[in-house]
Amino acid sequence: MSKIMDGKGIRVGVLGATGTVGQRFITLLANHPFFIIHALGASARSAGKPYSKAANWKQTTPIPSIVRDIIVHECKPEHFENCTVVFSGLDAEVAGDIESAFRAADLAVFSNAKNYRRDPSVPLVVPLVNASHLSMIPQQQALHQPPLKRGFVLTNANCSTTGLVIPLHALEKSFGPIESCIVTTMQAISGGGYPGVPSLDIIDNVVPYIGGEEEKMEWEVLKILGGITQGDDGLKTFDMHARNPLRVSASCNRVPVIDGHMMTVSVRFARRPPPSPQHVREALVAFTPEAQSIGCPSAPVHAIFVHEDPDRPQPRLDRYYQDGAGVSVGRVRQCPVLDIKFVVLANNVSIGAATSSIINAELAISKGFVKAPSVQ
Ligand SMILES: NC(=O)C1=CN([C@@H]2O[C@H](COP(=O)(O)OP(=O)(O)OC[C@H]3O[C@@H](n4cnc5c(N)ncnc54)[C@H](OP(=O)(O)O)[C@@H]3O)[C@@H](O)[C@H]2O)C=CC1
Ligand SMILES: N[C@@H](CC(=O)OP(=O)(O)O)C(=O)O
Repeated sequence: MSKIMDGKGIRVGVLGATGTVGQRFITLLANHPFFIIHALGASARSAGKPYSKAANWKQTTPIPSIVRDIIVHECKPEHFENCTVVFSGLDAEVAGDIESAFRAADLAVFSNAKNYRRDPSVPLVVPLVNASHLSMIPQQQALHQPPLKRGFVLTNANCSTTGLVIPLHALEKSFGPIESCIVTTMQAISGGGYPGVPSLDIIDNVVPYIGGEEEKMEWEVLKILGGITQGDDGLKTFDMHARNPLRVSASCNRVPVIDGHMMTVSVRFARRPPPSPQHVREALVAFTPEAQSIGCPSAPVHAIFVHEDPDRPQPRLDRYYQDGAGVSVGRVRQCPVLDIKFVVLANNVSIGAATSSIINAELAISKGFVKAPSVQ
């Protein structure tokens, strides 16, 4: 990483730069120690306009001066040819074809969209959990026709999945496999992008349905918490937690909160006897992800904060813990049906989206899958 800090930096593009996640990317990348924002992409509606005119800016900090006058392009690789990396906050309706075109143009694509999460050669990485899955990148590059030298797609997870798997992984590290998990979410409006759910549907209300969300959570957790196995033919596959079968049941609800997905979680461990609530608290506090120990600059200093007050975490008070990069847990207690239950809060736009992608790119640099111009 020191070579990057020696001055050259890595030129990056942002696809879907005008959207909710795209704006968070811009805010986080504007002062990043490795990355230099070089090109911005969005739809034909935005193309040709300076970023400050194309984006309906909704962040609490002003538009960074370095992007104000950048002309937004359509998301075609020829407009990004001097970039090494693109971060994608594209609408899933269009992300599939666009991200695959950028990969074919030999760019490293870090995506928030759901399109490639189930692809058997694409790592689905929550950077505080399964950084080891980046090892699938060379196989993805080799299987591509024609084989790629630098290009790949790496996705991060659904924002609710992300908040859930961080404490689940911390618990599995300390206490072995989790056998079953029941989770009920209270998801913020910003999860649906801008303008999102109409105000008349969400103010003074709770909507007990988010299309496709429960299936995504139940499936993504298995890929993320599973390992990678290598067959006799040398090919690697994601094992979907198959060695230690895990059942997940998710119920997803939209609530009138702007940012921050909260969820109540109950778990049963495979090993008996299960840990006590106090042991669980201690394991969550002590959890140190690889991204933190190897010094990824966007990784939270503390991944999980455990509240002792019985009425925390709360979205309004806790969603910016570690600038939105850490998660907050509270109300750790015995569950009379499973073993342990607790509450989690994760910032859906930060660790649930843009922050995860950026830490994933930092991990890819540290593992040699993305090279700075000075070492290419
Ligand atoms: N919001 C969240 O909390 C999370 C979102 N995600 C995922 O991240 C992605 C972005 O979400 P979000 O920012 O909320 O969505 P938004 O609707 O706010 O933004 C969508 C972006 O996609 C661009 N876009 C739309 N159509 C096209 C097109 N035809 N060609 C090129 N660009 C296009 C838009 O550009 P324009 O302004 O020109 O229309 C805009 O920049 C989605 O896939 C979403 O599922 C994942 C985790 C969390
Ligand atoms: N569906 C999530 C956000 C999202 O975009 O998820 P995904 O990237 O899995 O489609 C929410 O509404 O809160």
